[in-house]
Formats: sequence, C-alpha cells, structure tokens
Amino acid sequence: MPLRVGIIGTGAIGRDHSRRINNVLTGAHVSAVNDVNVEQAQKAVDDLDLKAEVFANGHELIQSNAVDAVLVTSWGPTHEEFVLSAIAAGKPVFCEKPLATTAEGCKRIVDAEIATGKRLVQVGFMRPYDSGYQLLKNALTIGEIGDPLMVHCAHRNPEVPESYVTPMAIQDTLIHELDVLRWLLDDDYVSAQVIYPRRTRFTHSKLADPQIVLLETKRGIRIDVEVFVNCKYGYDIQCSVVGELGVLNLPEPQSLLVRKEASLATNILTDWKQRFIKAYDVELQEFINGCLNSSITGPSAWDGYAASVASDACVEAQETGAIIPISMADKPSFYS
Ligand SMILES: NC(=O)c1ccc[n+]([C@@H]2O[C@H](COP(=O)([O-])OP(=O)(O)OC[C@H]3O[C@@H](n4cnc5c(N)ncnc54)[C@H](O)[C@@H]3O)[C@@H](O)[C@H]2O)c1
Ligand SMILES: O[C@H]1[C@H](O)[C@@H](O)[C@H](O)[C@@H](O)[C@H]1O
Repeated sequence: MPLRVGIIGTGAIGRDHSRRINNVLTGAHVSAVNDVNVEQAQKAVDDLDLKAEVFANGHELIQSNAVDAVLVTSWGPTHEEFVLSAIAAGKPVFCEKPLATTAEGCKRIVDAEIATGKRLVQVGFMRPYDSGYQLLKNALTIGEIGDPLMVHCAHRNPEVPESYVTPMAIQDTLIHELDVLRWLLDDDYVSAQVIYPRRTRFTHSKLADPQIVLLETKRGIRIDVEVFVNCKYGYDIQCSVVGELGVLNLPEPQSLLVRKEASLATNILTDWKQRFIKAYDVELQEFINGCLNSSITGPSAWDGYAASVASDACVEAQETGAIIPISMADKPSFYS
C-alpha cells in the first residue's frame, strides 16, 4: 500500500514536493494538506489535482488516520512544533530546513527523537544528493587534490522579498552551505565571522546584502562564503575546494553553449527549484523508501542541530562583528 503523506505548508516548496510525490516519485501519494491559509491549501489541491483532505490545523493532520508520514514545508519558525508533534505521534517526518530556528529548538527535537529509540526525522538538506557535490566528495575521498586547505563558495539569488532581512542570509540561505560543507569535508566548524562589503543598491534598509561569512573547521580548513541575494543575474551556486595538489570546482548545471554572431553564450538558471530539481527528487524518494522500510537514513536531526549551532554563531557574528567560537557536543551514538 502506498505511503500516505500529509503536507503542512502549501507554499512554494510544499507545492513542488506535492507535485513530485504524486507525479515523479514512487511508493507514496499526498493524502492530506494543511496551510494556515486554508484557501491556499484548497488551491494546491485543485491546481495539482491532489486527492487529499484539507485540514484546518497542522496538528490535526498529524493525528489523522489518513496520514502515515508528514512533510513540514511551512515557515521556518513553525517547524519545531510540527516536528515534535509528529515524533509524539510516532510518525516519520521530513522537515524542510531549518529544522528549527535555533540550536536549542533543534536539540529539543534530537532529544525527543532519541527518547523514541527510533529515527523518525529527515531534514530537507538536499545538496548532498546533488550529483555535482557528490563528484566533489568522491574526489576528496580518493585524495585527488591531497588534503583540502581552503573552500571558496558563493550563494547567489537573483532577488528576495522585502520580508527577507539580514539574519535570513544565514538562517535561510547560508544554512545550505553550513550543512553541505560539513558533509563534504567530514569536519565541524570551530569559528565564524561575518564581514560586510559595500551594499548593493538593490537591497532595502533591513537587509545587509551582500555578506561574506568566514568559517574555520576543526582541521584548520578556511572557508569563505559570499551570500548575495539580490545579485540580479541568476541563481548561482559556486563551490571551489583548494587542496595541496589542485583545485576542485562544483560543476555548472548542464546548459547549451551557443556560438552565434561573434559570441559564445550559455544560460544561467534563475530558480532554485530547477537548480537542484534532481537532488530534491532523490532526497524525497529516499525518505519515502525509508518510511516504507522503517529505516530513515537521510540527513538527520543531528545534522539539523549541527547546522543550527553554526547558524546561531554566524548570526551572533553578524551582530557583533567579532569572531565567534563554535563548539559542538559529541555526536550521540544514536546518530552514528
Ligand atoms: N531545501 C530548499 O532548497 C528549500 C527551498 C525553498 C524553501 N525551503 C524551506 O521551506 C520552507 C517553506 O518555504 P517556501 O519557500 O515554500 O515558503 P512559502 O512562504 O512559499 O510557503 C510557506 C507556507 O507555509 C504556510 N504556513 C505558515 N505558517 C503555517 C502554520 N502554522 N501552519 C501551516 N502552514 C503555515 C504559509 O501560509 C505558506 O503558504 C522554509 O522553511 C524554507 O526555508 C527550502
Ligand atoms: O529558501 C530558499 C532556498 O532554500 C534556496 O535554496 C536558497 O538559495 C534561498 O536563499 C532560500 O531563501
């Protein structure tokens, strides 16, 4: 019997994940939806032709007998309560990033999950499923460039809404690098600093844009990440690892090269949904398979917690201008 999935939050990614569960992936279908904006939930059902019941409340959806597993795709500050509610109901839950908006919130989820004795949570960190990052990881693992020494990254969005303010550059955007670089380097962070270049004229008074985040890992690897969310020209993710013997660059997404009228041109994507479309498919299929086999294996609540510890330090670094130390408790054996 297919897994019956309940979706909490039918905004951009809630709709996109509903589409992929019903039309792209196997073994599951969307049986229930909820949004604080009930009309929006009903619209998702109509637009995507979902055979799903609309719930007025996310907690009622979690309790429903029509739901075997839960997807939390609502606004970040609501994630913790829904994930804790799913854990209390003993139901597997896939939660979009961030797992919670603070490390303390993530820790409450970690503790609740450990108390059940069983992994129930997968966090929507999709970059480790991206084939480009996997090429980087494989090359580092076989020692292609010797030991990694430095990493240069850029995370550029064409634009963001007025509701996007300075800390969101960390909590909403950099959080992807905080997760994928831990995974890529198999290392943890020990300090963070944020510096501010000249502001773009396309930002607003509550958003410092761009920002440069400087991180150091336990092994002494230095990382710089440019977060520039009004870059105008496209959605552009760059990652370059400098090692003792050479440099590895994240591959560009496949795109036609056109030679014409004395120019050589290629397109740059503008939409995050397209940039990581295959990675989203693979991460969610893994969650569905994990639910069906009672074995959740994707990015864990501990990964969500680790990224949040670093994220909290980066936000403090934004506010103070200081180099903020980062210290992590040892990973519980439950997650190894
Ligand atoms: N992994 C990724 O690459 C990725 C991409 C986009 C978004 N996200 C994450 O997914 C989440 C949603 O992002 P989005 O872009 O879809 O935002 P969005 O604003 O388009 O949608 C969020 C939806 O949540 C609903 N909502 C808010 N509070 C709620 C509540 N208490 N109960 C039920 N519904 C509620 C809103 O009404 C809205 O429809 C965010 O945490 C975001 O960081 C992750
Ligand atoms: O929620 C989105 C999403 O996570 C994108 O992947 C990221 O590039 C954006 O900066 C963020 O706002």
